[in-house]
Amino acid sequence: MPSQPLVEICDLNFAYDNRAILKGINMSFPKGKLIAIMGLSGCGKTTLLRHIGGVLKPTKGHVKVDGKIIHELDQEGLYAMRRKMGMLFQFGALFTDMSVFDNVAFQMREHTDLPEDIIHDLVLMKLHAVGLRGTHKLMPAELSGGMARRVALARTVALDPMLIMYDEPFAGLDPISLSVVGNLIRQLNDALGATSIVVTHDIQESLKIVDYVYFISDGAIIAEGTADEIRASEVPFVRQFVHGETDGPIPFHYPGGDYSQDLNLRA
Ligand SMILES: Nc1ncnc2c1ncn2[C@@H]1O[C@H](COP(=O)(O)OP(=O)(O)OP(=O)(O)O)[C@@H](O)[C@H]1O
Repeated sequence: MPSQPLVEICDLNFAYDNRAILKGINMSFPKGKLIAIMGLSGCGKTTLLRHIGGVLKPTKGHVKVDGKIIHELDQEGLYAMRRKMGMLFQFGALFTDMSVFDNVAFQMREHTDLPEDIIHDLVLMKLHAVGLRGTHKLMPAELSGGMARRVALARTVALDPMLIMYDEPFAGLDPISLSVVGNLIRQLNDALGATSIVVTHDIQESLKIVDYVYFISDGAIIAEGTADEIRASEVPFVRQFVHGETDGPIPFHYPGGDYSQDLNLRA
């Protein structure tokens, strides 16, 4: 990966109490790229994003964003850094008691001194970018799930972030919305000249749009590469993931006692 990294993760370790969640993660996110972090539920993906956002502090190692070690920033520095980050949380819930317009305007009003007429134009531009300018007067309850997710994308990029993080942006979407959202993630990244990280377990959609993929299992990187490299990977876990095989390193059967004995016990 040739260009200068915006985010560098160096020997990142993290534990909740004594339970190790991240175990020596090294990653590099070059400027302008779209990178996916994939793995099964509970492998530590969200925990990783929370370190980049400075919500959690590493047990060991560090995360550097734009040349600064995140956990060494003071409150003011962290606040300034977070203003340059956009985050789409899992399910990207909108404020239900605010119109689409006000949802997208929220961060602009909170974090800038921009006059209302400028905010008005910026909000419409962001909504236009996700194809939903016509919805600005609607309430979230009047949107389909796919439209709501697109409004959430517009809200995420409201302040033109240099780094955009998406936590499960495809969850719960129908196949068409999924593809629309995937393409928008790519387009928004490129139009803003941003760097984007997509945390997901939706491999097929991600492989269509990303530049690079990291695979995490049990808190460690087990494979990485371009979409083509991942598709061709011979790592058994990755193969099982990419080809949707029901059995492999991730067993179909939850560990149990001897089957015949279990049946006899019931008889
Ligand atoms: N506040 C917490 N206290 C203790 N353990 C936690 C806490 N938050 C998460 N964990 C545990 O840390 C592990 C990693 O969680 P994380 O949310 O990072 O996984 P994930 O890969 O993002 O999963 P998912 O795809 O389900 O969101 C899980 O086993 C989870 O149970």
